[in-house]
Amino acid sequence: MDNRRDIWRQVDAAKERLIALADRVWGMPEVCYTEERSCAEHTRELRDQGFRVTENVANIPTAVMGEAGEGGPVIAILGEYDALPGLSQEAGIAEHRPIEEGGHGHGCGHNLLGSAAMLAAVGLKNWLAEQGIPGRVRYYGCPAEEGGAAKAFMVRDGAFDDVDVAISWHPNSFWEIFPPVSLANTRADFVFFGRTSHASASPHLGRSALDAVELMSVGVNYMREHMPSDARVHYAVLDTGGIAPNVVQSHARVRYSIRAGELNGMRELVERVRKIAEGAALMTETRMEMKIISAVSNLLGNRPLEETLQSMLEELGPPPFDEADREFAREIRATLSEEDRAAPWKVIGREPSDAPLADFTVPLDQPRNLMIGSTDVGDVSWAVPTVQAHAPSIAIGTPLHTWQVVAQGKSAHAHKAMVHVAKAMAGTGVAVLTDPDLLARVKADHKARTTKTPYVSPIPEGVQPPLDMSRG
Ligand SMILES: Nc1ccc(C(=O)N[C@@H](CCC(=O)O)C(=O)O)cc1
Repeated sequence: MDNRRDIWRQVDAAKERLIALADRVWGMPEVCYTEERSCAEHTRELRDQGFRVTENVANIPTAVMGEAGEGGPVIAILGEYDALPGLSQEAGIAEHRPIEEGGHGHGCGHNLLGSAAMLAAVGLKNWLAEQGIPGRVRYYGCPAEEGGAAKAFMVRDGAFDDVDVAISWHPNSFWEIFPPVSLANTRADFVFFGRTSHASASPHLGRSALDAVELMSVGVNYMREHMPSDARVHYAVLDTGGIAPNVVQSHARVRYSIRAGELNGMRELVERVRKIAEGAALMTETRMEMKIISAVSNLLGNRPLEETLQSMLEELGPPPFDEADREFAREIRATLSEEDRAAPWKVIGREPSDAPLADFTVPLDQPRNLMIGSTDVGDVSWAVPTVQAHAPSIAIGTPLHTWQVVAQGKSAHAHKAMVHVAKAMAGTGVAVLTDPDLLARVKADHKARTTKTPYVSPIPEGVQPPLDMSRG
């Protein structure tokens, strides 16, 4: 029995519908927790494909789960479908042309992420049915990756309690394992309350909440020198207190993102930022309220799973791009800076080439100079053994969160990357389902990493999914 060829055939057999799903979701970009239409599309597809569907996972209206198969180990394939604000862009062209000024766009490729994950799940479901062996596959449609930490809330709610292995991927420049390194991240709002007054006639009676936001920023900037070098702190002012300079601002709100290499370091940093906010309130005689919006953990690796996924990547090789794909990718690259084009090569420590699309497989133990963000897959990786791939749905060097990602989101090369990575994910699922020894090693690896530091949710008790976070 050649398991790999069988599962890859199943993925190919299902690809057209899932490519169509990716394109539909591209056309309805919805940001954190507002993904009603995208989630409805995923839910309908799960039903049409014959999955048993659970909606409203963890009381999140835009989270969905579909399961197939009976008994055996449970393989979870994680998908996403949230878009980003301000990145509206037409598809298939290499110039910046928004469809809707200020509109949303799939600037992180999650239209592909979700559909490829479901394609892998469909392939596994049909493979299980064909083989008639025990085993279950689940597709998790996870909203709000871009700051909403939906997976961390889903983990807290027990959605992954009986899962054996979780598999996912993310669009990127190269064909490789997603290096299991990311920053723990807490998003918190600091709201200041002051007192309005005539800023000229009675300034002494006013207490400015906006001043407090500014002083907090100064304090945080002084803290920067004295925090670990991998930590990150950034902010967005959500409420400046009004548009009139002659009215002392009685209210102001700033949202901070506070990141560190692991949870304890992050918690310490959150505490320090809170003290700075209190200091700013003290200085300005305003009142401060702190509200945690969401939080995610850093990623945990799993060596046996990474080796298994890597063997799939190597056997498949990079996606079968053709000259037309490369031509469009070259046009996109012409809109990028030299530095952008070189960036992914810097990460893997190699000399930049002119290749417009990935044409090799990055070795598993490639030394990397990582530039690190955060992801809510981190929490899943603490709860259950998790592995992710990077697949090249974008021209080499395309930075994420740009119009260039949106422009490539329905292209032939993106579709090829999507189908290819679905094969790698589904193949990894088959390996786990058919090799009890592998599953035992995967579990032992996870246990070894979590015994000394067991998982504690980074979300403080009582904090609920910030379903209204996109409404400002
Ligand atoms: N493969 C990727 C995974 C996540 C991201 C990303 O941009 N994540 C957001 C989400 C942050 C979060 O979940 O806390 C970030 O880092 O700001 C980018 C590439």
